[in-house]
Amino acid sequence: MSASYILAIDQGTTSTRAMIFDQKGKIVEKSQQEFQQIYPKSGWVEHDPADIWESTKSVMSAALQQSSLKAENIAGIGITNQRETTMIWDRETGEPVYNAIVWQCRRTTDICAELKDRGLEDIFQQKTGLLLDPYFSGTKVKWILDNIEGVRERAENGELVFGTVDSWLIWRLSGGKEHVTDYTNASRTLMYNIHELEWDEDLLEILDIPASLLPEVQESSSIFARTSPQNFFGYEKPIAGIAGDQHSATFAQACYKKGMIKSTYGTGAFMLMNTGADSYISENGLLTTIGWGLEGEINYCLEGSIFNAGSAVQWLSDELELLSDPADSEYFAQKVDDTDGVYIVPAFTGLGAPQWEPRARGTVVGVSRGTTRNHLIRATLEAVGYQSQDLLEAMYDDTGIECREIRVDGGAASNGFLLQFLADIADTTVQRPVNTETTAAGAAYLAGLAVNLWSDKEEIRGMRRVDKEVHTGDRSSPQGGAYFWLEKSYEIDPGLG
Ligand SMILES: Nc1ncnc2c1ncn2[C@@H]1O[C@H](COP(=O)(O)OP(=O)(O)O)[C@@H](O)[C@H]1O
Ligand SMILES: O=P(O)(O)OC[C@H](O)CO
Repeated sequence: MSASYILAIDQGTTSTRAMIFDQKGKIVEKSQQEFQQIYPKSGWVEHDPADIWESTKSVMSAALQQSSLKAENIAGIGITNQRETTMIWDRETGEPVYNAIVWQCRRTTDICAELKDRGLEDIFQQKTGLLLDPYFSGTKVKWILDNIEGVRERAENGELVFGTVDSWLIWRLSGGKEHVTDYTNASRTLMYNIHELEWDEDLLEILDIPASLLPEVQESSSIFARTSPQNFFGYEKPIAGIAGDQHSATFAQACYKKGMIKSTYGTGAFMLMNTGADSYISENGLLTTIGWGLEGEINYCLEGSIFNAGSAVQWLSDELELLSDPADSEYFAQKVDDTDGVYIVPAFTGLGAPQWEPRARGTVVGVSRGTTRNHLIRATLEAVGYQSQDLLEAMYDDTGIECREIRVDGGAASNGFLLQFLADIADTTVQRPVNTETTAAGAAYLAGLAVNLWSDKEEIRGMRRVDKEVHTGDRSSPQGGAYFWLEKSYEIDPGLG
């Protein structure tokens, strides 16, 4: 068997996955492992960098073992990752100086407020396309330098390096040889000038971050490193595709033309519109980000980031115990004709786009004596739709481009009610692909292009298959035999234990 497969690593917020893609773009094997979430204080979120690396090794090994393939059959490796999550480690030993500070972590709210009070948001937005929110890496790096003993001194001596999760994994896979990232991940750090394509000295000075910490930045589809044989089953294989998870999904959804939109509904929801060579600076709370860098060209996107989407359905199930499985929300939401005036804003960890209010918290309004579980479930799903509609309106206002179609993916995109509600309020077509593992697919495609497994974007576009298309005004009907048993199980077990 020749080396004609791509191994994609999808290092997400709650789990790490490895998938092996064949030359037709089909997933032939996958493995997934969850890892520990660390919440040291209210609003703080961390990961152990060792967990990130160990879970990556374990899923790579499991995926290869379960398939009939060996590492020698792998033509290239693609990595896609939770973005913004920040790590600093020793350049020689690889020892992290602190846990990874996760994108959701709100600990730098005061640093951001202080920078805003000094009138600095505009310069950050103009240069990086981002806003002063704890979400992004820059203030997290500053926090580590300012708060962990001895770290600033070591950083100034050039002993330490900073990286997002992709850099950490490349560093580990290459046996500590390469300290590198790609345009998409760099564009989420608050330190990278997305127009000049370089780390920005003015911003580094404002944040008081030494430039020696920063990785080299490359095109998303290019050879970043070779694996060291000790860390990749005895082989030196090219790590050839890197992109942040939302950028990767946009690439896999073949949103290659200006105006095309994809929206991923997982824990949060992330909507990206391709804006081609134009880097619109939003007046409506959207982010400007690099979609990918390919063949010498930069493709920009406008992004709306919603911090809580599928997690709100998870909340109904885990905390309120109104559902035993988030998937059942589709059925119960349709048992009522509307929410009877109930609205939910699931701002559990503040609000992202377009409001950017880190101190906001969730609300439920309009509850009456007649409000039932079904109204609350429906209002939660509708909230995801309303948040998406806010982003579409902001995108229209910034670009003048009307949305004709939204390409959706992510766990909650399997919810037919949600897709129909979105199609109705946004007055647009909603399309879901057969392969909803779009984040991993994007990284696989970027790597495959770099090692000449595929020739160009046209070939990638041809591999995408549509599973479901929903139009404004369509009516899905979930009632039927299959749902009788669902209803019964909730009657028998109202405690949903
Ligand atoms: N059928 C469904 N309806 C609504 N929400 C769902 C459904 N299936 C999964 N979810 C939600 O989607 C999220 C999981 O999706 P996933 O794409 O795996 O997320 P992530 O990659 O962010 O961990 C969970 O928050 C879950 O509540
Ligand atoms: O790991 P996910 O799928 O929750 O995605 C996280 C995003 O990249 C955060 O910006």
